[in-house]
Amino acid sequence: MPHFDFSLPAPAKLNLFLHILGRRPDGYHELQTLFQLLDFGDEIRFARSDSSDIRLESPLTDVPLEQNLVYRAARLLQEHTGQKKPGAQLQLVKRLPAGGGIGGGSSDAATTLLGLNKLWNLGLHLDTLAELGRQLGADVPVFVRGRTAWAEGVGEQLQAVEMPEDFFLVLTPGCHVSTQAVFTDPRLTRDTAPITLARFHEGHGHNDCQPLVEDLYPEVRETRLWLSQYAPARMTGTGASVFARFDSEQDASQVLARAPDGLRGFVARGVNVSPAHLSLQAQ
Ligand SMILES: C[C@@](CO)(OP(=O)(O)O)[C@H](O)COP(=O)(O)OP(=O)(O)OC[C@H]1O[C@@H](n2ccc(N)nc2=O)[C@H](O)[C@@H]1O
Ligand SMILES: Nc1ncnc2c1ncn2[C@@H]1O[C@H](COP(=O)(O)OP(=O)(O)O)[C@@H](O)[C@H]1O
Repeated sequence: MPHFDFSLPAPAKLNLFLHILGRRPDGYHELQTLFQLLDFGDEIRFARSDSSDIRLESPLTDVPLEQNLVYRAARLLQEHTGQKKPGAQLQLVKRLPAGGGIGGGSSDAATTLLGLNKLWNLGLHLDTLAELGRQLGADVPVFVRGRTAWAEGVGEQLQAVEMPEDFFLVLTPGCHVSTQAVFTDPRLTRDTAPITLARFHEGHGHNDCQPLVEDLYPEVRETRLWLSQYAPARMTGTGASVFARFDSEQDASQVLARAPDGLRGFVARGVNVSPAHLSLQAQ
């Protein structure tokens, strides 16, 4: 058991709404979304290494090392630093379902960039880390910047937004939704008109991916309809998770306790500042 120098959270996110405005020539989609950060997620432990290797202990046995976003983020940062190539020993503690639309892999990548920036004393600016993160995935920059945010472009144009720090119940049915498959499906709605933040606060907004994903995976619809008995429920990202907002942790936990067998779920508080950033500031 290696000794770790420090550990950092890799929080989940919800897309409180997700509108697809159009498709760019490179195949990526212009979108509008509100990324709500949560105070629950994975954790990454960091230790210095004498060799230049990146060693990763991960419970994701079906994700090869070279494809793990923690490893890819570490290698990208190592390449960015140029000549001197320090290594690291990393351990991923996984709590978020992979491919659940709650950004687990993307958040792991962002926390790796933030943590190695500290471990290696690189002093890189968040702008640089966010740009590196963008190369790993459209969702990575919001976790690097660490603020609940309104997002446009492919998700990289971010504007921090203060939201009430309510509780959310997140339920994940046992199906794996491929983000790429959703975005390449001809049935996806891609022409939603842009809205303003003010309109969102008035209650407007939906998830354009939800009808398609619910047709492809009936268990997503069943899960959302079950949760809708208790509070307005919506799918996050490209699925498969669905969520609802509650006034108290107790209300959310009581609904979770009644969830049908086979559903994974957790209750978390929506937060305006990422637990990863709070932890970095406190260290
Ligand atoms: C749409 C969102 C909303 O949060 O879905 P979730 O992944 O969270 O479910 C994300 O922005 C996804 O971000 P991320 O999962 O990092 O996407 P990437 O790895 O960059 O891209 C996966 C695939 O999704 C498509 N893609 C992704 C983002 C985007 N704005 N347009 C796209 O068309 C691309 O076809 C790409 O091949
Ligand atoms: N550290 C990681 N955690 C989760 N998934 C990872 C990781 N590294 C690579 N992946 C791959 O990325 C895919 C998407 O993961 P994730 O970001 O959790 O989903 P989503 O974008 O739907 O929230 C997974 O199916 C998995 O194959």
